[in-house]
Amino acid sequence: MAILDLDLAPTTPPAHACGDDDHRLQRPQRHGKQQDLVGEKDDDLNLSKGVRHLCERGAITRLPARYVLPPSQRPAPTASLSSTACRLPVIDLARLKNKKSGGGDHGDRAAALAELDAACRDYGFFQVVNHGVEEAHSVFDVARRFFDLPSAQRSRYASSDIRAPVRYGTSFNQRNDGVLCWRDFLKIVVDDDKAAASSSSAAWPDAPVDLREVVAAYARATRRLFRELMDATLEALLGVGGHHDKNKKKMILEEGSSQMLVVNCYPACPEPDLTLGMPPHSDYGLLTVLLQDQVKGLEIWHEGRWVLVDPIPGALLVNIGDHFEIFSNGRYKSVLHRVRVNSARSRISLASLHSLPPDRVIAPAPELVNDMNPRRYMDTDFEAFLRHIASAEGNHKSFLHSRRIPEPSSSVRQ
Ligand SMILES: O=C(O)CCC(=O)C(=O)O
Ligand SMILES: [Fe+2]
Repeated sequence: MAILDLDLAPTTPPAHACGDDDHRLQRPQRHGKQQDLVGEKDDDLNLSKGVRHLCERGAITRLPARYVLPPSQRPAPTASLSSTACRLPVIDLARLKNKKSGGGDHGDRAAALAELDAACRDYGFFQVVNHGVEEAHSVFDVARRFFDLPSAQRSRYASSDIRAPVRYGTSFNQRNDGVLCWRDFLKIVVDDDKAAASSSSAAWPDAPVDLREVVAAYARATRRLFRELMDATLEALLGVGGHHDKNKKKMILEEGSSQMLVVNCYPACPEPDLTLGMPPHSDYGLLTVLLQDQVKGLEIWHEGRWVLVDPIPGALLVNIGDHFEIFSNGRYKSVLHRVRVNSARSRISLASLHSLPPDRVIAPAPELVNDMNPRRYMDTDFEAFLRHIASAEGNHKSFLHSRRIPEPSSSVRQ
C-alpha cells in the first residue's frame, strides 16, 4: 500500500483575498538575504534539524533570516489579536447520537444535523463536544514528552522520504520552503489493521516508552469519531435513505480508510509577528480532527479575513478537507488555515487526517450534480496529490485549485 504524506503546497496569505481560490496561490518567498544567527553562522544544517534544536542550542533573541516572511505575508501584530478571536460553531455529539424517532430527541438530532450542515458550508470548521475521545489527554501528554526528548533521539525519525510511515521534520514542506516555518513535526501513518490491533507499528518511535500504545489507542478513538462524523455529515448533505446509505457504505464502511497523525510543535518564538508556525493551507483529506491545547494560534480564513480560533477546553476541532469539498461538489468548504506563534509559550497540536485509501478516486457525488449545479471538480486520488506537490515548485497553484473545472459564466452558484 502506498504510504501517505499530507504535506501541502503552501499558499499565499491573503491580505487581498476575496472568497475564491486565488488566495491559495503563492508560497512564501525567501525574504531578504541570509543573515547571521545571533552569535553563530546561519548554517542550513542546523536549521534543518528544526526549531526546537535551534532553541535548545542557546537563547535566541532574534528570528533567524530564514524564518522571516516578507511583510505582505506576515500575520497581523499580536497586539490586535483579541479583537479577531472567534468561537466556531459547536456540535454536541450527544445530540447527534440520539436517533430515537418521534418526540423531542428526534427533533434534536435533526436540529443538530442542520447546524452541522451550516458549519460545514459556512465555516468549513467546527468544534465537537461530548465526542467520547477520552484518550485525548494521554496522547497530548506523550506528544509533549516526545518533543522533550534530546534532539538526537527525535532525529532518529528524520526522513526526506515523503512516503515514510514515520517522519520527523521541520517547517511545512521543507524541501520547497523558501522561508522556513517555526514548527517541528512528527508524522505517523496509521493503517487500518494496525489501528485496529492492540499494539501498533514497530516503526513508530519507541520513546517515550508508552508512545506506541497511547498513540494507537488515540488513533482508534479518532477513527471511530471520523466514522461517526462522516455518517452525520453525509446525512446532513444527502438526507437519509437512498443516496446517504449508498455513499456511507462506499465512503466509510466498505473500502477502508487512510489516517495520518501529525504532531505539531511550535516553540516560543522571539519575534512571532515576523513568521508563521504553518503557512496558509487546506488539508488534503475528507475530515481532519484537531486536538490543541489552550494556547491560541490557529487562524482560519473566514469572511475575507483571518480569525483566531478560541479553543473550548475539552473540545476537538474538526475541519473539512479538499476531498470532502470535491465530493460535496463545493457545498462544504475546505478552508484555508494557518498557525501563528507567540513569544511566551510553546504550543502543541495533534492533527488526525482521514480520507479514503490512497488509490480510491474521489469525485463529486452524482446526486449533487445537475443542470443548475454543474460538476465543479475533476476526479482525483491521493497519487494525483503527491504528483502535484512533487511538481508544484514554482507554479504556485494549490492542489484543490488544480482540480477545479472552470465555471461557465451562466452557471448557478450554491
Ligand atoms: O496546529 C494547528 O492548530 C493546526 C495544524 C494544522 O493545520 C495541520 O496539521 O494541518
Ligand atoms: Fe491543516
